[in-house]
Amino acid sequence: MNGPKKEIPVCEICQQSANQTCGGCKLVYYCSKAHQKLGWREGHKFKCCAFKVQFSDTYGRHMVATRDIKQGEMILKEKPAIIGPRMSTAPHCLSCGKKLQPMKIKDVFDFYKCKSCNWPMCGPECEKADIHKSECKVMTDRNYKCTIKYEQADKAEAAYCVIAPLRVLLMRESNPKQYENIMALESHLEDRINTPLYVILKANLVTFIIQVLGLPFDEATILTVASIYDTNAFDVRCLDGTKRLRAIYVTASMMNHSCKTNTRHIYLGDDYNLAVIATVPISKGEMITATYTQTLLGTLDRRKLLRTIKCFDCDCDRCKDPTEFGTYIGSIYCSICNRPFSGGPEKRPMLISSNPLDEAAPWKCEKCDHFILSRQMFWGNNALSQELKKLKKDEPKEFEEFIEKYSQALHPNNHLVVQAKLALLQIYGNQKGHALSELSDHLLKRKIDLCHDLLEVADQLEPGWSRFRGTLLLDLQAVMAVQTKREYEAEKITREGAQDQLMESMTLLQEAANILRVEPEMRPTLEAKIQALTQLLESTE
Ligand SMILES: C[S@@+](CC[C@H](N)C(=O)[O-])C[C@H]1O[C@@H](n2cnc3c(N)ncnc32)[C@H](O)[C@@H]1O
Repeated sequence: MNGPKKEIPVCEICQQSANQTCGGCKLVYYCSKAHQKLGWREGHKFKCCAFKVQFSDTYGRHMVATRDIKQGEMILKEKPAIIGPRMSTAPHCLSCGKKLQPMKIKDVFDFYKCKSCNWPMCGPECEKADIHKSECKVMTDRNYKCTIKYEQADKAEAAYCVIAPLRVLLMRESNPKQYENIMALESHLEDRINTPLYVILKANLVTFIIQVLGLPFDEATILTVASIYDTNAFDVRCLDGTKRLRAIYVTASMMNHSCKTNTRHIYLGDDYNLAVIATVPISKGEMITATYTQTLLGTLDRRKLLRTIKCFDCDCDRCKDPTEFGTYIGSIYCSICNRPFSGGPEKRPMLISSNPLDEAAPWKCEKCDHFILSRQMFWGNNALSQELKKLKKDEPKEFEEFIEKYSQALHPNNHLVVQAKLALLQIYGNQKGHALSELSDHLLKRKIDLCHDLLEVADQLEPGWSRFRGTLLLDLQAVMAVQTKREYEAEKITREGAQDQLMESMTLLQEAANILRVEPEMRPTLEAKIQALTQLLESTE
């Protein structure tokens, strides 16, 4: 199987291979009981388990820090209680989760199929994996054969909606304790039951479990499981984009949402262990949060998404602030005040929501009496999002033109402009034909400006050691180093000047490495980048 490998744990005390974890935090390993006791006495008792779960009427159960937590500290590491494909997805292997490619079988393209239940899989090894055994058996016992076949690339198959709930239901027999843990999570079934999706699930999933498979579950239990999955599942992806799954982590499910979160999470190894890492220092008593939505959306879109997918109305500090911490990421310029306006973009009055916690509230100018209805904001956002989606991902000109075209309406931090800038960063310096060495001096500068613009947004909305900041710093140091090299070779700067600039790149790279090295897959890239920059520095000595 490709992809990240299992971590090899070592004992905290002797650094030899270890297979016992601390029973409290499950974060540190020991080779023996004796070393576990020693570790406890030597100070682990002060570091163990940084959180507890509390309850409040407003937030339900939520995680709170029991001591001060340092930036970058791993707060929790947890195995998935259940992992499965997304509800509707292009075919992915039911065992390893990898996206499947068709192959030519007797002159037709189709996927490899499990010989017993006919679900698309990677091959014989995945077909026999433990994770697929029980579901395969119940389907085979009832002579059920999956009917998915290759028709066109990336065709989403709704049939996948049965797999994750079936896996949970089968745990009632195979792992009753874990089944109870999952069933104790919040479901919000009452909010979802009449939605179009659940009407379909009632017809498909419930029929499949009760009638096709003949399993002894009632409709309410089956739909509750589906709803628990929707409320609590994490979207699991691997870095190279070949795997995409949804998993429930029982303890991590206790993290409530914030639109300016204080953690990030990563997935470790083939087992998809979840690690939650503090992106900023967290004080004792503070809520430990995750973000359930994209931070780079405006309040109108974020709150709508949270209501739809997680059934609650967010009232965090960011949602309450009509300027979203001064970023104006959801705002547009006032069309009355800005006709024509002589000041720079930062001085132009903006339209901001008159009550961000009410999606129907009008959007008013910060300066004049002009206002527009919130549905006009929704329509505008929607129309421009559609336009942005249609742009070719390898055509920087299209994104540059989009930014230019709407520069009179959209603030440079507006989320649509931010999306366009992110797309440009993916192209400049990364895509074929746009490698850093191939970029003109002008485009190198453009890339540097884009990094700075987005770092400013990151500082406000994903502060601290977020992945967003880490990858932006990685991009920025690389482009700055190439620019310095060019300037030095063209004798535009002195040796000392070049060294100062390269040291600045090194500082950025070291911060990026501090943020990203927790991800095992990033380590070789980071080491290679540090080595390359060190060599460049030495070559200017
Ligand atoms: C993954 S669960 C988190 C644990 C949950 N609070 C519980 O008691 O089981 C997600 C649910 O928690 C609640 N929740 C999470 N973040 C919230 C927030 N910032 N404000 C209000 N409710 C929130 C919502 O009901 C949401 O659907």
